[in-house]
Amino acid sequence: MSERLTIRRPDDWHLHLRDGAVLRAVLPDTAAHFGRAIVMPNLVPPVVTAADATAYRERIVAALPEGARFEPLMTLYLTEETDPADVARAHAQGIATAVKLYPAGATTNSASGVRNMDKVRPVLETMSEIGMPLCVHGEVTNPDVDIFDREAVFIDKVLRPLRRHVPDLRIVMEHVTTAEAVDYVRDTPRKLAATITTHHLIINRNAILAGGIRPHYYCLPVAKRERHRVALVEAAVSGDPRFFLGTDSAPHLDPAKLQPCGCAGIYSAPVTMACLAEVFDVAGRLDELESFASLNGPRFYRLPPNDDTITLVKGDARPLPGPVETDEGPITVFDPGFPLHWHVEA
Ligand SMILES: NC(=O)N[C@@H](CC(=O)O)C(=O)O
Ligand SMILES: [Zn+2]
Ligand SMILES: [Zn+2]
Repeated sequence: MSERLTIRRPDDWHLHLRDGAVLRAVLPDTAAHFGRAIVMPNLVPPVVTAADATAYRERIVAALPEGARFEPLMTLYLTEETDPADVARAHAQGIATAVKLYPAGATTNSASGVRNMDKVRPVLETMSEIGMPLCVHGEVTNPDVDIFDREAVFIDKVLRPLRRHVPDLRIVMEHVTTAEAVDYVRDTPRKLAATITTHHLIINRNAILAGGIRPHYYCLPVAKRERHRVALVEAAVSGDPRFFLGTDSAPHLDPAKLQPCGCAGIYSAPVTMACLAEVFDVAGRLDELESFASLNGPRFYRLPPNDDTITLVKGDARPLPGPVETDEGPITVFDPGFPLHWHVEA
Protein backbone atom coordinates (compact mmCIF):
# COMPACT_ATOMS: atom_id res chain seq x y z
CA MET A 1 0.00 0.00 0.00
CA SER A 2 1.43 3.36 -0.92
CA GLU A 3 1.34 6.20 1.57
CA ARG A 4 -0.42 9.43 0.52
CA LEU A 5 -0.37 12.97 1.86
CA THR A 6 -2.74 15.69 0.66
CA ILE A 7 -1.84 19.28 1.53
CA ARG A 8 -2.91 22.73 0.44
CA ARG A 9 -1.10 23.66 -2.77
CA PRO A 10 2.32 25.04 -1.76
CA ASP A 11 3.86 28.39 -2.72
CA ASP A 12 7.51 29.23 -3.32
CA TRP A 13 8.48 32.38 -1.41
CA HIS A 14 11.89 32.72 -3.15
CA LEU A 15 12.26 31.80 -6.81
CA HIS A 16 14.45 32.76 -9.78
CA LEU A 17 12.69 32.45 -13.12
CA ARG A 18 15.17 34.36 -15.32
CA ASP A 19 13.93 35.49 -18.74
CA GLY A 20 13.65 34.43 -22.40
CA ALA A 21 14.51 30.82 -23.25
CA VAL A 22 15.36 29.86 -19.66
CA LEU A 23 12.10 31.35 -18.33
CA ARG A 24 10.11 29.36 -20.89
CA ALA A 25 11.96 26.15 -19.98
CA VAL A 26 11.81 26.37 -16.17
CA LEU A 27 8.43 28.02 -15.50
CA PRO A 28 6.38 24.84 -16.18
CA ASP A 29 8.29 23.00 -13.42
CA THR A 30 7.25 25.56 -10.79
CA ALA A 31 3.73 26.05 -12.17
CA ALA A 32 3.14 22.28 -11.99
CA HIS A 33 3.29 22.19 -8.17
CA PHE A 34 3.13 25.73 -6.80
CA GLY A 35 0.26 28.20 -6.71
CA ARG A 36 2.35 31.35 -6.33
CA ALA A 37 5.96 32.41 -6.07
CA ILE A 38 7.89 35.44 -4.97
CA VAL A 39 9.86 36.12 -8.15
CA MET A 40 13.35 37.46 -7.56
CA PRO A 41 14.30 40.60 -9.52
CA ASN A 42 18.01 39.91 -10.20
CA LEU A 43 17.83 39.99 -13.98
CA VAL A 44 20.41 41.87 -16.04
CA PRO A 45 19.40 44.70 -15.99
CA PRO A 46 17.52 44.27 -12.71
CA VAL A 47 13.78 44.75 -12.12
CA VAL A 48 13.95 48.09 -10.30
CA THR A 49 10.81 50.10 -10.97
CA ALA A 50 7.08 49.41 -10.96
CA ALA A 51 7.21 49.62 -14.76
CA ASP A 52 10.00 47.00 -14.90
CA ALA A 53 7.98 44.67 -12.65
CA THR A 54 4.83 45.09 -14.74
CA ALA A 55 6.72 44.24 -17.93
CA TYR A 56 8.48 41.23 -16.34
CA ARG A 57 5.20 39.94 -14.93
CA GLU A 58 3.68 40.09 -18.42
CA ARG A 59 6.60 38.08 -19.84
CA ILE A 60 6.13 35.44 -17.13
CA VAL A 61 2.39 35.18 -17.69
CA ALA A 62 2.97 34.88 -21.44
CA ALA A 63 5.40 31.98 -20.83
CA LEU A 64 2.91 29.99 -18.70
CA PRO A 65 1.71 26.66 -20.06
CA GLU A 66 -1.95 26.52 -21.28
CA GLY A 67 -4.34 26.29 -18.37
CA ALA A 68 -1.76 26.93 -15.62
CA ARG A 69 -3.13 28.83 -12.61
CA PHE A 70 0.24 30.02 -11.30
CA GLU A 71 0.47 33.58 -9.94
CA PRO A 72 3.83 35.38 -9.95
CA LEU A 73 4.29 37.79 -7.03
CA MET A 74 6.73 40.44 -8.13
CA THR A 75 9.60 42.08 -6.25
CA LEU A 76 11.58 45.25 -6.85
CA TYR A 77 15.38 45.24 -6.74
CA LEU A 78 16.47 47.85 -4.19
CA THR A 79 19.13 50.27 -5.43
CA GLU A 80 20.55 53.42 -3.88
CA GLU A 81 18.48 55.36 -6.45
CA THR A 82 15.15 53.62 -5.75
CA ASP A 83 12.33 56.15 -5.45
CA PRO A 84 10.16 55.61 -2.33
CA ALA A 85 7.10 56.97 -4.16
CA ASP A 86 7.50 54.45 -6.99
CA VAL A 87 7.75 51.62 -4.45
CA ALA A 88 4.66 52.81 -2.58
CA ARG A 89 2.71 53.08 -5.83
CA ALA A 90 3.80 49.59 -6.93
CA HIS A 91 2.63 48.20 -3.60
CA ALA A 92 -0.69 50.05 -3.58
CA GLN A 93 -1.48 48.94 -7.14
CA GLY A 94 -0.61 45.31 -6.41
CA ILE A 95 2.30 45.36 -8.87
CA ALA A 96 4.98 44.47 -6.32
CA THR A 97 4.60 42.31 -3.23
CA ALA A 98 8.02 42.99 -1.72
CA VAL A 99 11.36 44.72 -2.22
CA LYS A 100 14.62 42.75 -2.39
CA LEU A 101 17.85 43.91 -0.79
CA TYR A 102 21.06 42.61 -2.34
CA PRO A 103 24.24 43.88 -0.74
CA ALA A 104 26.32 44.90 -3.79
CA GLY A 105 28.52 41.99 -4.84
CA ALA A 106 26.93 39.42 -2.49
CA THR A 107 25.57 37.02 -5.11
CA THR A 108 24.53 36.40 -8.73
CA ASN A 109 23.63 39.68 -10.50
CA SER A 110 23.96 41.85 -7.41
CA ALA A 111 26.26 44.52 -8.89
CA SER A 112 23.43 47.11 -8.80
CA GLY A 113 22.73 46.37 -5.14
CA VAL A 114 23.20 48.48 -2.03
CA ARG A 115 26.63 49.65 -0.79
CA ASN A 116 25.53 52.11 1.86
CA MET A 117 22.42 51.24 3.88
CA ASP A 118 21.94 54.87 4.93
CA LYS A 119 21.14 55.74 1.30
CA VAL A 120 18.09 53.46 1.27
CA ARG A 121 16.69 54.49 4.67
CA PRO A 122 13.89 56.65 3.14
CA VAL A 123 12.64 53.71 1.04
CA LEU A 124 12.73 51.40 4.06
CA GLU A 125 10.83 53.93 6.17
CA THR A 126 8.14 54.19 3.49
CA MET A 127 7.90 50.39 3.31
CA SER A 128 7.61 50.22 7.08
CA GLU A 129 4.70 52.67 6.99
CA ILE A 130 2.80 50.77 4.29
CA GLY A 131 3.60 47.29 5.66
CA MET A 132 5.54 46.16 2.58
CA PRO A 133 8.04 43.36 3.31
CA LEU A 134 11.77 43.60 2.62
CA CYS A 135 13.38 40.36 1.43
CA VAL A 136 17.06 40.29 2.37
CA HIS A 137 20.03 38.41 0.97
CA GLY A 138 21.79 38.39 4.33
CA GLU A 139 25.52 38.22 3.72
CA VAL A 140 28.20 40.84 4.18
CA THR A 141 30.52 41.26 1.22
CA ASN A 142 33.66 42.37 3.04
CA PRO A 143 36.47 40.19 1.61
CA ASP A 144 38.05 40.06 5.08
CA VAL A 145 35.09 38.05 6.36
CA ASP A 146 35.32 34.32 5.71
CA ILE A 147 32.63 33.19 3.27
CA PHE A 148 31.27 30.68 5.81
CA ASP A 149 30.79 33.52 8.35
CA ARG A 150 29.17 36.09 6.10
CA GLU A 151 25.59 35.38 7.15
CA ALA A 152 26.29 35.41 10.88
CA VAL A 153 28.27 38.67 10.55
CA PHE A 154 25.46 40.21 8.49
CA ILE A 155 23.03 39.65 11.37
CA ASP A 156 25.23 41.59 13.79
CA LYS A 157 26.60 44.25 11.48
CA VAL A 158 23.60 45.02 9.25
CA LEU A 159 20.37 43.41 10.41
CA ARG A 160 20.40 44.32 14.10
CA PRO A 161 21.20 48.01 13.37
CA LEU A 162 18.61 48.06 10.57
CA ARG A 163 15.94 46.70 12.90
CA ARG A 164 16.86 49.34 15.49
CA HIS A 165 16.52 52.13 12.92
CA VAL A 166 13.32 50.86 11.28
CA PRO A 167 11.78 48.58 13.92
CA ASP A 168 8.40 48.17 12.23
CA LEU A 169 9.81 47.10 8.86
CA ARG A 170 8.64 43.57 8.01
CA ILE A 171 11.70 41.55 7.00
CA VAL A 172 12.26 38.12 5.47
CA MET A 173 15.77 36.76 5.89
CA GLU A 174 16.07 34.83 2.66
CA HIS A 175 17.61 31.36 2.36
CA VAL A 176 18.97 31.14 5.93
CA THR A 177 21.85 28.70 6.27
CA THR A 178 23.06 28.94 9.87
CA ALA A 179 22.02 28.10 13.43
CA GLU A 180 22.74 31.77 14.20
CA ALA A 181 20.08 32.91 11.74
CA VAL A 182 17.56 30.38 13.09
CA ASP A 183 18.22 31.58 16.65
CA TYR A 184 17.96 35.23 15.63
CA VAL A 185 14.56 34.67 14.00
CA ARG A 186 13.34 32.58 16.96
CA ASP A 187 14.43 35.25 19.43
CA THR A 188 12.69 38.02 17.50
CA PRO A 189 9.03 38.10 18.44
CA ARG A 190 7.72 40.26 15.62
CA LYS A 191 8.17 41.49 12.04
CA LEU A 192 10.83 38.94 11.14
CA ALA A 193 10.60 35.66 9.25
CA ALA A 194 12.93 33.47 7.21
CA THR A 195 12.77 31.31 4.13
CA ILE A 196 14.62 28.01 4.04
CA THR A 197 15.62 26.34 0.78
CA THR A 198 15.19 22.71 -0.19
CA HIS A 199 18.89 22.12 -0.70
CA HIS A 200 20.02 23.66 2.62
CA LEU A 201 17.79 21.13 4.40
CA ILE A 202 19.64 18.33 2.59
CA ILE A 203 23.29 19.15 1.93
CA ASN A 204 26.11 20.41 4.10
CA ARG A 205 29.40 21.81 2.84
CA ASN A 206 30.90 18.35 2.36
CA ALA A 207 28.56 17.87 -0.60
CA ILE A 208 30.40 20.67 -2.42
CA LEU A 209 33.97 19.84 -1.49
CA ALA A 210 34.53 16.29 -0.19
CA GLY A 211 35.76 13.71 -2.68
CA GLY A 212 35.88 16.17 -5.57
CA ILE A 213 34.45 19.61 -6.30
CA ARG A 214 30.77 19.57 -7.24
CA PRO A 215 29.67 22.82 -8.85
CA HIS A 216 26.00 21.79 -8.94
CA TYR A 217 25.97 22.04 -5.12
CA TYR A 218 27.46 25.53 -5.10
CA CYS A 219 25.05 28.30 -4.20
CA LEU A 220 25.00 31.41 -2.06
CA PRO A 221 24.85 31.56 0.83
CA VAL A 222 27.12 28.54 0.61
CA ALA A 223 26.02 25.42 2.52
CA LYS A 224 27.55 25.27 6.02
CA ARG A 225 28.52 22.55 8.54
CA GLU A 226 26.21 19.67 9.39
CA ARG A 227 25.15 21.23 12.72
CA HIS A 228 23.71 24.17 10.78
CA ARG A 229 21.79 21.87 8.42
CA VAL A 230 20.34 20.11 11.46
CA ALA A 231 19.26 23.46 12.94
CA LEU A 232 17.53 24.34 9.65
CA VAL A 233 15.65 21.03 9.58
CA GLU A 234 14.56 21.55 13.20
CA ALA A 235 13.23 25.01 12.32
CA ALA A 236 11.46 23.81 9.16
CA VAL A 237 9.70 20.85 10.81
CA SER A 238 8.89 22.75 14.01
CA GLY A 239 5.71 24.34 12.70
CA ASP A 240 6.97 27.76 13.88
CA PRO A 241 5.11 30.13 11.50
CA ARG A 242 8.18 32.33 11.06
CA PHE A 243 9.89 29.69 8.90
CA PHE A 244 8.60 28.85 5.42
CA LEU A 245 9.66 27.48 2.06
CA GLY A 246 11.62 29.59 -0.39
CA THR A 247 13.30 27.13 -2.74
CA ASP A 248 15.81 29.63 -4.15
CA SER A 249 15.56 27.46 -7.25
CA ALA A 250 18.15 29.31 -9.34
CA PRO A 251 18.71 27.91 -12.83
CA HIS A 252 22.02 28.46 -14.58
CA LEU A 253 23.01 26.86 -17.89
CA ASP A 254 25.40 23.97 -17.17
CA PRO A 255 28.35 25.58 -19.01
CA ALA A 256 28.02 28.63 -16.73
CA LYS A 257 28.37 26.42 -13.65
CA LEU A 258 31.00 24.02 -15.01
CA GLN A 259 33.88 26.39 -15.61
CA PRO A 260 36.91 27.69 -13.68
CA CYS A 261 34.73 30.38 -12.07
CA GLY A 262 31.30 28.79 -11.97
CA CYS A 263 28.23 30.71 -10.87
CA ALA A 264 26.18 30.21 -7.73
CA GLY A 265 22.72 28.69 -7.84
CA ILE A 266 20.95 25.32 -7.58
CA TYR A 267 17.99 24.36 -9.76
CA SER A 268 15.58 22.47 -7.52
CA ALA A 269 12.05 23.32 -8.72
CA PRO A 270 11.22 19.95 -10.35
CA VAL A 271 12.16 17.86 -7.28
CA THR A 272 11.52 20.22 -4.38
CA MET A 273 8.23 18.76 -3.17
CA ALA A 274 9.54 15.18 -3.46
CA CYS A 275 12.70 16.15 -1.54
CA LEU A 276 10.77 17.98 1.18
CA ALA A 277 8.41 15.06 1.69
CA GLU A 278 11.46 12.85 2.24
CA VAL A 279 13.04 15.31 4.71
CA PHE A 280 9.84 15.69 6.73
CA ASP A 281 9.18 11.92 6.55
CA VAL A 282 12.65 11.05 7.86
CA ALA A 283 12.16 13.62 10.66
CA GLY A 284 8.83 11.99 11.53
CA ARG A 285 7.07 15.31 10.91
CA LEU A 286 5.08 14.88 7.68
CA ASP A 287 2.25 16.55 9.61
CA GLU A 288 4.19 19.86 9.46
CA LEU A 289 4.99 19.85 5.73
CA GLU A 290 1.80 21.76 4.97
CA SER A 291 2.62 24.51 7.49
CA PHE A 292 6.10 24.94 6.05
CA ALA A 293 5.24 24.78 2.34
CA SER A 294 1.66 26.04 2.15
CA LEU A 295 0.49 27.96 5.25
CA ASN A 296 3.25 29.90 7.01
CA GLY A 297 4.27 31.89 3.91
CA PRO A 298 0.80 33.23 3.06
CA ARG A 299 0.32 34.08 6.72
CA PHE A 300 3.43 36.27 6.76
CA TYR A 301 2.56 37.86 3.41
CA ARG A 302 -1.04 38.44 4.60
CA LEU A 303 -2.52 36.38 1.76
CA PRO A 304 -4.99 33.50 1.94
CA PRO A 305 -3.56 29.99 1.48
CA ASN A 306 -4.23 28.44 -1.93
CA ASP A 307 -7.72 27.01 -2.21
CA ASP A 308 -6.74 23.75 -3.92
CA THR A 309 -4.49 20.85 -2.88
CA ILE A 310 -1.72 18.58 -4.12
CA THR A 311 -1.24 14.95 -3.18
CA LEU A 312 2.16 13.41 -2.50
CA VAL A 313 2.51 9.66 -2.92
CA LYS A 314 5.22 7.41 -1.47
CA GLY A 315 6.16 4.36 -3.50
CA ASP A 316 9.05 2.80 -5.38
CA ALA A 317 11.96 5.18 -5.93
CA ARG A 318 11.72 7.17 -9.16
CA PRO A 319 14.72 8.23 -11.24
CA LEU A 320 15.97 11.76 -10.82
CA PRO A 321 14.78 13.98 -13.69
CA GLY A 322 17.42 14.58 -16.36
CA PRO A 323 18.60 18.10 -17.20
CA VAL A 324 15.99 20.60 -18.36
CA GLU A 325 16.70 21.40 -22.00
CA THR A 326 16.48 25.05 -23.01
CA ASP A 327 17.13 26.69 -26.40
CA GLU A 328 20.39 27.91 -24.85
CA GLY A 329 21.58 24.63 -23.30
CA PRO A 330 20.86 22.16 -20.47
CA ILE A 331 20.23 22.94 -16.79
CA THR A 332 21.03 20.16 -14.32
CA VAL A 333 18.40 19.45 -11.66
CA PHE A 334 19.34 19.24 -7.95
CA ASP A 335 20.30 15.70 -6.89
CA PRO A 336 19.47 15.25 -3.19
CA GLY A 337 21.76 12.22 -2.95
CA PHE A 338 18.95 9.94 -1.77
CA PRO A 339 16.30 8.03 -3.73
CA LEU A 340 13.07 9.91 -4.46
CA HIS A 341 10.37 7.69 -2.97
CA TRP A 342 7.83 10.51 -2.92
CA HIS A 343 6.29 12.19 -5.94
CA VAL A 344 3.52 14.66 -6.59
CA GLU A 345 0.50 12.89 -8.04
CA ALA A 346 -0.28 14.16 -11.54
N1 LIG B 1 21.31 31.50 -4.52
C1 LIG B 1 22.22 31.55 -5.47
O1 LIG B 1 23.27 30.92 -5.33
N2 LIG B 1 22.03 32.26 -6.60
C2 LIG B 1 20.91 33.12 -6.90
C3 LIG B 1 21.02 34.44 -6.22
C4 LIG B 1 20.69 34.42 -4.76
O2 LIG B 1 19.60 34.01 -4.35
O3 LIG B 1 21.52 34.83 -3.94
C5 LIG B 1 20.87 33.31 -8.42
O4 LIG B 1 20.20 34.21 -8.90
O5 LIG B 1 21.49 32.51 -9.14
ZN1 LIG C 1 20.29 35.40 -2.34
ZN1 LIG D 1 17.85 33.48 -4.63
